[in-house]
Amino acid sequence: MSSESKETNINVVVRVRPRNQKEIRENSPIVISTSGVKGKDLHVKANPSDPQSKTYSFDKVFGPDADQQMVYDEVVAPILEEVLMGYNCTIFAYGQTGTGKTHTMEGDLTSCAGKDAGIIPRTLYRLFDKLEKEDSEYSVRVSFLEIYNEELRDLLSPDDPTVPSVKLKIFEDMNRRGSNEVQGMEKILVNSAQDVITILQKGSNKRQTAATKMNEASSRSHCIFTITVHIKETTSDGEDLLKVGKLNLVDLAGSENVGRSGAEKGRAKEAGMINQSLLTLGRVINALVEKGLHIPYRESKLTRLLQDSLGGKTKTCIVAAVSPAKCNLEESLSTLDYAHRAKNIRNKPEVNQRMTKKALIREYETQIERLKMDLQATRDKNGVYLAAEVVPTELKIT
Ligand SMILES: Nc1ncnc2c1ncn2[C@@H]1O[C@H](COP(=O)(O)OP(=O)(O)OP(=O)(O)O)[C@@H](O)[C@H]1O
Repeated sequence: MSSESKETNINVVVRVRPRNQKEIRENSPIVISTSGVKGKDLHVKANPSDPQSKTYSFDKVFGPDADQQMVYDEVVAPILEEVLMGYNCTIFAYGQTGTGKTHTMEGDLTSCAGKDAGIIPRTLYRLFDKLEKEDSEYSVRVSFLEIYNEELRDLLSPDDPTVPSVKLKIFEDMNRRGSNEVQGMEKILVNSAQDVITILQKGSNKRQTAATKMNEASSRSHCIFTITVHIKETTSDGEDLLKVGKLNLVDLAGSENVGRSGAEKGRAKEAGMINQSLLTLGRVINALVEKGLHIPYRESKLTRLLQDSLGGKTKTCIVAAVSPAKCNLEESLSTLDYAHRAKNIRNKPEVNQRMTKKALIREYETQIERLKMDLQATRDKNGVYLAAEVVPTELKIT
């Protein structure tokens, strides 16, 4: 049962944060202003004294006084409704380091709806609230993935050194052409928003710890938090069907590593830290906007994983974060240009086909087969590994 699919432009919103302490201390003047707390226009001046300003228009623009609740209500609440109708949706946070991507996506993770709670905790809170009010069976699964140096890392995998770590691989989702999945990644079944918050905090700490160990800022990695919802529906002839909706919340690496031309620049280049995923994301956006014949999705992990969000069947929104201060003007202009170009990408959102229970079981069986093959491969590589509880007593060495 596939709904009509209509082409729509992807949604692009901009959030301007307040000046931070450093910018205030350095007396860096405000050169980016908005028309009120929320609007559609953003005004940029090269110098605060200039009588002329350049105006950029977006689907929505939030000024420094916009709070987390407003961003959620205006941007995310309608997207959550789409997820519950059975769409796949993606929200990207894009921008220079320190402009508020993580603040917008995660914010304060200690409570679901506190003043500083960001998109992820608020979405979970609202999601469970809605599901509990609906009188239908449902399940919610979450995954949390990091891409660093083109390596995938599962931020929710158990930290048990006795369990061999599974190499994550990307494979094509057989149920949805042009959509890719990660093999071997934890998809944790969760029962409440608080459940997820606890899991998220662990994942977020894992990211921090690794970043400190490697002496790298988390600003060089991309994080994808995915919520998958299954809701049971019963047709008039009594058949049970499952409606599936998915929401990807993506906190991208700091955009300062890649220049307006899409080339690697500055520190990143000197350190040989090619952020392949960020570079490719820019190229994919350019190719889509220019309606190129070849879209280079396969050239990075990020674009492979989110292929369907860029020119595909997913509903996509980009939140571009910028600083209002003159000292960051060059980077802010680069972000605004990027976001402006991305406005021209057209997706063809399509509701996921309802699944019969039989089809879901078949999918799980395929997954089990794949996992068995993985386990076999690990055994072949590392020697025979048997968990204590499956070793028959007569084989136990005493
Ligand atoms: N709209 C805002 N209002 C108040 N404080 C903000 C806002 N946006 C960001 N901040 C604060 O600015 C600081 C930097 O923000 P944040 O860590 O979210 O940046 P980032 O873009 O994720 O950076 P990175 O790329 O390094 O991860 C944080 O202390 C955050 O709380």
